[in-house]
Amino acid sequence: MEAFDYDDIQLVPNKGIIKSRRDADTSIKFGNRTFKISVVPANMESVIDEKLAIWLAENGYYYVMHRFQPEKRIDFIKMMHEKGLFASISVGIKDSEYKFIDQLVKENVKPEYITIDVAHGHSIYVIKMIHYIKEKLPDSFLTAGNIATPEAVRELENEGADATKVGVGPGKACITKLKTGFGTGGWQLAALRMCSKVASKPLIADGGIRHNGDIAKSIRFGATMVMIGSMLAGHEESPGNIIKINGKTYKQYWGSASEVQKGAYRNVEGKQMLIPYRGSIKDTLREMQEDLQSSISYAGGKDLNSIKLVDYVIVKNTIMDGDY
Ligand SMILES: NC(=O)C1=CN([C@@H]2O[C@H](COP(=O)(O)OP(=O)(O)OC[C@H]3O[C@@H](n4cnc5c(N)ncnc54)[C@H](OP(=O)(O)O)[C@@H]3O)[C@@H](O)[C@H]2O)C=CC1
Ligand SMILES: Nc1nc2c(ncn2[C@@H]2O[C@H](COP(=O)(O)O)[C@@H](O)[C@H]2O)c(=O)[nH]1
Repeated sequence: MEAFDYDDIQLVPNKGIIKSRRDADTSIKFGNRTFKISVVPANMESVIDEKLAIWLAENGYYYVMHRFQPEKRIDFIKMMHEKGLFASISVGIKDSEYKFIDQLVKENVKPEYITIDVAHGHSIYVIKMIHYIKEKLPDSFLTAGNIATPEAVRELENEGADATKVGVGPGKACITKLKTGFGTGGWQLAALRMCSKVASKPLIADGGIRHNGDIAKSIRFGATMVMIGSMLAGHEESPGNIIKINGKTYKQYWGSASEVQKGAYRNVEGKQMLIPYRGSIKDTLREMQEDLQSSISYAGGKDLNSIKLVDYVIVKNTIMDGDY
């Protein structure tokens, strides 16, 4: 098996066919909806809150609300529906989550998208939850994760997941690879490639995106959606306060398995860090879309499909020489 990551790869340009990058179509269908760009902010409490979820849904972006205020989820779904917006929530796999699904059914509150969000998604308990959700809420589009192997993709798809999310340990706030020795940290792109070879349903690449070009690389290696945490944190709209240190401005970014998130130092696999303040997320998302339009142009096509067909070379980290 060949191990490589985002910085080890360059995509090879093809003859361009569009007059302007504005003519490149970055839209992507995921579930029954079409979104502006194949990027979704991570379902982390330091990345998304209700206000940002509303803005994203109103403006044609896919979003996944985090699951760390579980008692607010029903009202969140109702609120989104009252505004005529789609509802996209996360669930875990503990016993209380089965009661939550029952409550949704009882109150006839049906989210359009559900993401099962646990660290080790290739698990009999995730499969049990897939079965339960598909039985109780068959019309909700169900993503299951996170996973790292083709075996996991095949199994979760066969058990009923409508999409799977790939990435165990490549995140910026992640310490899983250090604490457990496991994961796709350092070879996330190769793991995505392996998973995409067997996937018959959409894949979300999750974690490890450090440059806008990594979005195109994820698409080349099989992603339909790309989940991004650290690069979409630190914005005006991001949860948390602005922090000033020595005249510089930051916001906090913390892992969902960090002590900060858990409120206790138990099974900690994440850390907290400061992210330089970046202004509005609207500008960052616009730039991601513009860069993806350029990628489509270099791919020699008009839409995201063209990126999937390009050649690539493995350059083993040399593309970053002089860039740091
Ligand atoms: N993408 C990634 O690489 C990672 C992401 N995360 C994120 O952190 C958050 C918390 O995740 P998670 O700890 O799964 O959520 P939960 O605390 O909800 O744990 C999930 C359930 O699975 C059990 N479990 C069994 N084995 C494992 C294992 N190896 N790792 C984790 N749980 C296990 C847990 O029990 P018990 O606690 O008793 O073991 C618990 O009942 C999520 O948002 C997740 O996405 C966390 C780590 C890695
Ligand atoms: N191992 C851990 N992974 C985590 C934790 N919190 C979130 N995550 C994962 O990271 C991505 C975001 O990655 P980034 O490189 O874009 O910052 C996120 O979607 C989760 O899958 C954690 O505490 N530990």
